[in-house]
Amino acid sequence: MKGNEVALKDGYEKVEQDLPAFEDLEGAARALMRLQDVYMLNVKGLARGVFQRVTGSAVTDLYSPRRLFSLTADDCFQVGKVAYDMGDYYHAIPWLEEAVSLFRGSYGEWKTEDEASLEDALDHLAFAYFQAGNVSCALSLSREFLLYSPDNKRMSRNVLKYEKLLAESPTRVVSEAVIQRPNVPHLQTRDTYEGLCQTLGSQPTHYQIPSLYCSYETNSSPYLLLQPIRKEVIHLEPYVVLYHDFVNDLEAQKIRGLAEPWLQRSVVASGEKQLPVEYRISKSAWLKDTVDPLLVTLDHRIGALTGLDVQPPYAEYLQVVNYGIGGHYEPHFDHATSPTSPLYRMKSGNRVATFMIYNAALFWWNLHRSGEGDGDTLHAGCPVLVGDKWVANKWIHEYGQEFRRPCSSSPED
Ligand SMILES: O=C(O)CCC(=O)C(=O)O
Ligand SMILES: [Fe+2]
Repeated sequence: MKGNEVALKDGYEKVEQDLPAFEDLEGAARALMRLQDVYMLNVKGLARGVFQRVTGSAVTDLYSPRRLFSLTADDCFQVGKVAYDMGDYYHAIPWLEEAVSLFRGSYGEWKTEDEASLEDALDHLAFAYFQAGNVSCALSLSREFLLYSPDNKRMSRNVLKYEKLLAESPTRVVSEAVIQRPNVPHLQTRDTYEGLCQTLGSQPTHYQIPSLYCSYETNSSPYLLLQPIRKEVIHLEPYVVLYHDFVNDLEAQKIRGLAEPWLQRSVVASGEKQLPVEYRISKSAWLKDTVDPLLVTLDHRIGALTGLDVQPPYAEYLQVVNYGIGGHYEPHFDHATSPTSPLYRMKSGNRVATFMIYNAALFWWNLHRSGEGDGDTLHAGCPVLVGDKWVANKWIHEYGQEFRRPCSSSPED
């Protein structure tokens, strides 16, 4: 190799691990398809950098960022190809359609960063349509492909095959097979979850229910006497309360700054292991109390408000979580639902309560007083559409709270 090639190779190897790899492209593609599904967005809008909701034939603008970043034909092709390679033609088709349409519009212009071409997009889209049962679309796209590459034998054979199929069964001409979105196990939960994500301010209006009240909470703690926290009871069974302005902007900024250098891909408990999974996409870091006095202050505040023991091992370190665009946490429980869960490694029992900070803080009991998990605590973090999102979790365990939250044998308590 010549000197400059060696230098180029060395330089590349130095930065290689910081460059996006296929996993990152795939993750970005999946994130876009997730936003498309959960918020019912159209691909044309997403490709232009705007969010438009499609309901039936109506298109409504949800949000337009101040600066538009559009995707190129090649970008759309790469997204479509990720779906295509998974056999997911439901998502592959609209993204490849967009790629074809953008490639057609710029035919003849050659961008050095493009990996794919109009022919590649037509080829994949034709096959995706064929797989989805739409032979007439597959045929016309294949014919279009042959205009550009008339010598392609495979495509000529496909055209003959599609023509034959259509001649045998002309009904296929109009057969617009409805392709189902790839199935996920709990469809009922999925529909409820997505419905909630789509509804801004979806909390019920409950000011007429006397048991759901607001107060200045001191919890008889000297710590809170001079500065009570505004508490709002949100729900009774399960018991959920909101503490307004639990942290101020400076504190929130500080927590983010402390966590930032330690952020890693989030994992979930799966059997006895901790694994990264598609249903939880975020980065997180654990912050010990010794990291900064602010963490000690937060523990005092949580302890004073909830009356619970939040010293290790009765509570976990603070988990700071950061979601980027498309990041999410699908419906889940915070408590262990299996006795082999790694959550029990702390030997302090299950996660009895969650204290989740996002400037305000939300508190709820995960377990009934019997120790049984409360199935009504199923909750989620909707995919992030714009900007990024931070939350911090303090999980409080069963042991150590025996006199603070007395147990009961009634399954309802
Ligand atoms: O991000 C959210 O809103 C929810 C986070 C959550 O449920 C969790 O981290 O366990
Ligand atoms: Fe959670």
